[in-house]
Amino acid sequence: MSKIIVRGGRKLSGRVKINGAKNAVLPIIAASLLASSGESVIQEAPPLDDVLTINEMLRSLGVSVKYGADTVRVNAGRLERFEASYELVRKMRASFLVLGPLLARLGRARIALPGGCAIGTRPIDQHLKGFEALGAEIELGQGYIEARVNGRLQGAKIYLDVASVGATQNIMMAASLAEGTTYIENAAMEPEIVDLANYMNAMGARIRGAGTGIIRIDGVKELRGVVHTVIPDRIEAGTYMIAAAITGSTLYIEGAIADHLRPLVSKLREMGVAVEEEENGVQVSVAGPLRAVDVKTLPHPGFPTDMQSQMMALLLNAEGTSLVTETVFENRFMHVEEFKYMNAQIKVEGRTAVVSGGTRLKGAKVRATDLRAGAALILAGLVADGETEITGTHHIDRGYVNIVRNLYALGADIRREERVERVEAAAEEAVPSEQRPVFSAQPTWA
Ligand SMILES: CC(=O)N[C@H]1[C@@H](OP(=O)(O)OP(=O)(O)OC[C@H]2O[C@@H](n3ccc(=O)[nH]c3=O)[C@H](O)[C@@H]2O)O[C@H](CO)[C@@H](O)[C@@H]1O
Ligand SMILES: C=C(OP(=O)(O)O)C(=O)O
Repeated sequence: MSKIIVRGGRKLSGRVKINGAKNAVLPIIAASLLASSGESVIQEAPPLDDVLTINEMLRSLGVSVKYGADTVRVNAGRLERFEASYELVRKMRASFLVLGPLLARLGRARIALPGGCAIGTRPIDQHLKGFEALGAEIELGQGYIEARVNGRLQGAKIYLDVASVGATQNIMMAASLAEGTTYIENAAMEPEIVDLANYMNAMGARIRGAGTGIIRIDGVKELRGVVHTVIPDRIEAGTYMIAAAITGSTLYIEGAIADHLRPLVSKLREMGVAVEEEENGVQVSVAGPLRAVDVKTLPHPGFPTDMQSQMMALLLNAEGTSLVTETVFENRFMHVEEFKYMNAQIKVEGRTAVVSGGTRLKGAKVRATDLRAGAALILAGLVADGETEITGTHHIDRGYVNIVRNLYALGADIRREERVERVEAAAEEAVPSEQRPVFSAQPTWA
């Protein structure tokens, strides 16, 4: 079984370079389906399992996708297939983001219903409401969603009941080739939405207001392939910022954009963590004891739900009691039970976790129940007494490139044990070996 093994107590030092953002690159690769001519070249596409999955999804639609050296090259000129299989949608919800582009390009899309996942039910009603407003007919049956339109989609005003990131992206992509103007009201405002809009505008789309609550999309007849560099991953950056804070170390997080990390930076400062913003990154250091703070997750620019579990790991090491309220996903406290195996004092009351800081964490056998929960357990392991063994590492591989190797290079006592099959899977993708995690029972670097 794959596992990550951490022994707590080491200080970290040095710098770590942040990869392109998972949550930006996935919609951007999906949007490359919109290009009826030219090659789309997407740079800073990190070698994550999710990137491999979306590439596979595009290939299954008959599109040419080449991937190597952090660059995805897509040629979607001959896109003909409109059906995406359950196998791929099941692996990753972001696969559902091909629906908008397929509908816009082919007037038809058939996609397996994305299943529920650990952090909540994650409905897709807002995506469907948007497609229907644009003139698509939607049919649900046998676990699939089929969307069709006769002729072109028609611009419309769409008010989202929740500021959904995925629905904003899916509707933006569908509307880019519609006839007329679309407004998305109560749109999500995450930096990844802005990156997608910048990419699509370079392709020839006419999108204004991305990053605000109202996005206007003037439909165009066609889009073409362009070169684009994906923004740095604010969640990966935030995770390493917390690695510095939790171990009381000084780390330079290269490529982190402080403006994308405002809520985290401000909470860290409230806790007594020094965050220096520099031109090409941030430096994080700690001078004294950490203070408890309350945190409530919200859509951007609120505190990101994708940082909630890592922040909870940090608050377990602060003096006093903190309240952590999760408002975005209804089931995103699965890490609490795992933290409890590590001697954490946490009580969940509805959507709020009451976190009592200051109790020493103890190493234990724990399980990553989702991607960020996995990252949070690694962080807790960095300061726990003794050894923490984390299974469920496939979740972590969805979103972190070389997290074990990076932390080891920064001074952590951490290693990974993994079965050999994954090496073969990685080799098939032709990702340069130095960009993949090292898989061996006895890592050469640890
Ligand atoms: C690949 C990607 O970018 N994933 C991110 C994206 O997920 P994702 O795009 O799936 O998240 P959404 O913003 O859509 O979800 C936010 C909330 O809206 C609800 N909802 C969503 C759609 C819908 O049609 N109806 C509905 O009720 C969801 O159940 C959830 O409670 O944004 C989340 C919120 O920042 C992040 O945690 C994920 O990391
Ligand atoms: C929840 C996450 O991703 P996804 O939407 O891909 O499940 C995440 O990145 O923390």
